[in-house]
Amino acid sequence: MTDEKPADVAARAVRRLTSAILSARAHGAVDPDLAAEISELADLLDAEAVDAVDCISGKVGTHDGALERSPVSGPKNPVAIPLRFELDDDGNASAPAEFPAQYQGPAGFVHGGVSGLILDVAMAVANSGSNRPGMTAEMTLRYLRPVPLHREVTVRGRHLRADGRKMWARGTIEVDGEEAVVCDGLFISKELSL
Ligand SMILES: CCCCCCCC(=O)SCCNC(=O)CCNC(=O)[C@H](O)C(C)(C)COP(=O)(O)OP(=O)(O)OC[C@H]1O[C@@H](n2cnc3c(N)ncnc32)[C@H](O)[C@@H]1OP(=O)(O)O
Repeated sequence: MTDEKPADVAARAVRRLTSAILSARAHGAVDPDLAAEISELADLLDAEAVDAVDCISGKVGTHDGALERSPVSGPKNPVAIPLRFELDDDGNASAPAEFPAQYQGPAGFVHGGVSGLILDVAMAVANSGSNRPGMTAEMTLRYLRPVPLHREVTVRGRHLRADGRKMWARGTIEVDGEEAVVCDGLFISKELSL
């Protein structure tokens, strides 16, 4: 018996399904009966869905619940890996990560845009851990080595400094202890409305 919510169990299953579809494609084809069953399940859930705008959780423009629903760290979000960030005493964020096939760019390696997404969140987590949440205004990415799929790597985020509403942070993805992707980010604190 687990305390996991049905929606979280479903999100985890959808992640596995995504990987399995890619794997089936790579090694032959998806069984037509299975494909029909998957479509029927999607129809069933879709029939229960509310308006997209009702899916927004938390106060619009704030960071309420951001980690839970994030496309990187959110257990509630089927497209998330999901990464589990830990914060050290200085507010630095880190998480082990192993990327499945759905994040592939060049064959066998993580897509560069995905690395950017991951590092945006790693830096945001570190900013929040330093009580300085903000919106991403600018990111500069340096790709030093490709990040392999299916292998454990380390994602880090570090809040560097703040000046008024501006915050600077750095995010890295490390492969075998060496920096593979380095991102410098500028964040601005601001509440927004739709
Ligand atoms: C915990 C998990 C959290 C998950 C969140 C992950 C992070 C995200 O995904 S955020 C989403 C992506 N980002 C966005 O959508 C942001 C869109 N942009 C905006 O909303 C606005 O442009 C925003 C908020 C960045 C700045 O707007 P605004 O408050 O009007 O800024 P403004 O008053 O003009 O400028 C403030 C200062 O920042 C500087 N600045 C603003 N934008 C930039 C920029 N892109 N680059 C460099 N400097 C900038 C200005 O020059 C100004 O500097 P100074 O005070 O020295 O003159």
